[in-house]
Amino acid sequence: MQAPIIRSTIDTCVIAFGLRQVDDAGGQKGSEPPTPPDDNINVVVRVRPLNKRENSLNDGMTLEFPGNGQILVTGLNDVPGMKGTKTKLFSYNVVFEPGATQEDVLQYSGITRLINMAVDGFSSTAFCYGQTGSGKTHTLTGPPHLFTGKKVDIYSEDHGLIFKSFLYLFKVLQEKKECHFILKASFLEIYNEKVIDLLNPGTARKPLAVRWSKKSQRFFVENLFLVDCEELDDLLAVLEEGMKNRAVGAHMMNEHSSRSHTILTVHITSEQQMENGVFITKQGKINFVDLAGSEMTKKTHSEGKTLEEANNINKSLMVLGYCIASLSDHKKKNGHIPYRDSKLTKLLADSLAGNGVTLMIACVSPARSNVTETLNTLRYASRAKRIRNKPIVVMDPREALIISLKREVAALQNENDHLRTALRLSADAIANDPTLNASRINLKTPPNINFDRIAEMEPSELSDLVRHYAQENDALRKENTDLFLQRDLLIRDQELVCRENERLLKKLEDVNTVCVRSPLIGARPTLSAEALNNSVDLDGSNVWTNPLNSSTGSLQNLSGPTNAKNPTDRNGNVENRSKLVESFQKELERRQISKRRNPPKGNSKEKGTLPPIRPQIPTTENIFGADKPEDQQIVADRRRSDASAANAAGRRRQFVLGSRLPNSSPQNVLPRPENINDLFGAKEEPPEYYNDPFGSEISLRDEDNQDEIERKGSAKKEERK
Ligand SMILES: Nc1ncnc2c1ncn2[C@@H]1O[C@H](COP(=O)(O)OP(=O)(O)OP(=O)(O)O)[C@@H](O)[C@H]1O
Repeated sequence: MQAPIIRSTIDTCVIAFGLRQVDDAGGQKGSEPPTPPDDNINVVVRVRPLNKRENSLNDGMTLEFPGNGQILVTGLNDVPGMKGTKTKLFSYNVVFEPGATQEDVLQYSGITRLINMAVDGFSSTAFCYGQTGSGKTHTLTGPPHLFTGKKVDIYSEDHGLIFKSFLYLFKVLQEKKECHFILKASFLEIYNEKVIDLLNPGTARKPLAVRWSKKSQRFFVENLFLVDCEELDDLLAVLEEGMKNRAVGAHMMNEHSSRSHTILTVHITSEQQMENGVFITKQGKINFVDLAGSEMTKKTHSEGKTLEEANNINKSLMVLGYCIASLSDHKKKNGHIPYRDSKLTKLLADSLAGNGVTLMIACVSPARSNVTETLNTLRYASRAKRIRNKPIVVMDPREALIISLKREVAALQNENDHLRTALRLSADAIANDPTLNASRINLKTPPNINFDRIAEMEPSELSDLVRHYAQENDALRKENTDLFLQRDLLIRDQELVCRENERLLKKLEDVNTVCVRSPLIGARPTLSAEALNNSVDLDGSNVWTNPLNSSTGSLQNLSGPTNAKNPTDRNGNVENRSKLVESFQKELERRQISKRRNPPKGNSKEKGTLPPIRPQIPTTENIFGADKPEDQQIVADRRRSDASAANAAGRRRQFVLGSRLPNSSPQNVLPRPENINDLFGAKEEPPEYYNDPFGSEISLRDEDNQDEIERKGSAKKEERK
């Protein structure tokens, strides 16, 4: 059942990379295509095949491989704390199944990316983690027999990741012809919490001190041998020498068990000449870490020296576990991480949560008898996957400063040139401009730097150099500010000119309008005049129409055809308005009378309510509210008095309430009643009086109509009687 799933995984690999043929026979080689690089720790899992002992004991497989970087742990019933859980699924970047070769691991684990990054100046780390006998050393360096003989067989397919990475590294270096590389390597082991130099162990295996470097902000091993490696052979010699010197022991689970953690580091210094002649030096490195395996001392039957080793191994791995757990927890990440609790975590601190890129290869046994340890390793790996690093290129701080200053100078120069072009200032103009020259007075080009000499330069010489660049920077910044100021001034001037332009245009328009109106000058339409014409409401659509009477509601209907272009009327409807107001006043008059006759009943609030504008369809008599003879008398009197009042006022005011009431029903067409003056159509002069809603007459202007008032007064008195 399993084989087809695994084969399909291999197919995916082959299609994606086209690197190898499908292995129909074995089938168990599968791996997933590498995921695109990100800042997380890249975690892959390698499952070794069942070994001879496990096969002889008929120890079955506890792992299944559903594909897509997933791994399924079965048979969990025997695991403490997992009762009731049958299976557990984990997913990683890549899962190497038991059939995967050493070459597969090189190709698909992402180690090649780490090497490329190390060449580019990053700090990278690949470490193997897992229980004892799970295949960590095999993955990193290959089977033990490779280094036990007199001569290492360099053509062996079994070589591990370190050997294959060296080959790949030299290939990359050869391709980068524009750079000059210096390689140095160190190899150490941490045995029983002591750091031993595997390239110079000495007969006494004297331990080295681990110290904190303020400069590089990381731990380092004091007096560690750094071997120059000009050739690939030199690197291979380092690996061989270290493998021979490392502490190895035998126990029940592994005949060649590593009793220490080992760290092989290749330091890569690259020098590259840039276009502007500046040399850039980057310092990258790659660490290969082979951790000793965690072991249950009961299972390994450890005692004496092996037991002490096992305890130390387990202790340092436990601290590593704490660090990984804290780093993967977002809440704890910024808190205390116990790096200092073991030599191993001190030296791995930078790889786990620093500025490097890290690859974790979790090695597991597929045997059912190891299910607890396998589960623990997979859990660790899952946690490590959540850790995020911030990779940075390591450079000499002095060079970095000079380079950044140079870059800033170049950027400022560019910006200034651009500004000058934008301002259209010629070189002559700049030379003649005292303000610009003043800002350039301090501009002195710093002397050329010989980067080869930087290491030998005196501190005073270096500080002079930095000062020069800083000065140039300051001067350029000042010039930059001046240019910006000038640009702002020009923009402001331009704005003023624009505004003046607009003002003049408007003036021209006004003149044009006047010209159009003048009878002496032929009419010439202007844009604004057209706009004005368009705004004239010829069809009365701007006039509010009472919807109750919409059939007769247009102003046009009320007043008949009007000449909208009448020069005395801006809106072309004075006549309309006078008629409108007249009808409005008639309506008010009618209500006044009817109200007097039938005063509103009910509470005061009701009294204050205006009667509806739309009247009842009136008869000739009740238009005036005078259907009784006595009322008709009153109306007749009122008519007379109104007429004489209008005459007495000399028709100075057009609208006097009560004059000329029509015999037909009023047109309920009203202008939009925005204010009282608009309502009466006389903005300049208010009407003389109007009837307030409560029936009292209020005089507004009557100094020249005293008689009229008196007459009204007496008429009122009569009315009351
Ligand atoms: N993928 C593999 N293919 C074939 N053999 C393997 C594989 N992985 C491990 N082995 C074999 O299993 C044995 C134990 O492997 P190895 O020594 O690498 O384990 P280890 O995890 O390094 O153990 P320790 O922590 O005790 O050092 C070795 O003989 C090794 O050759």
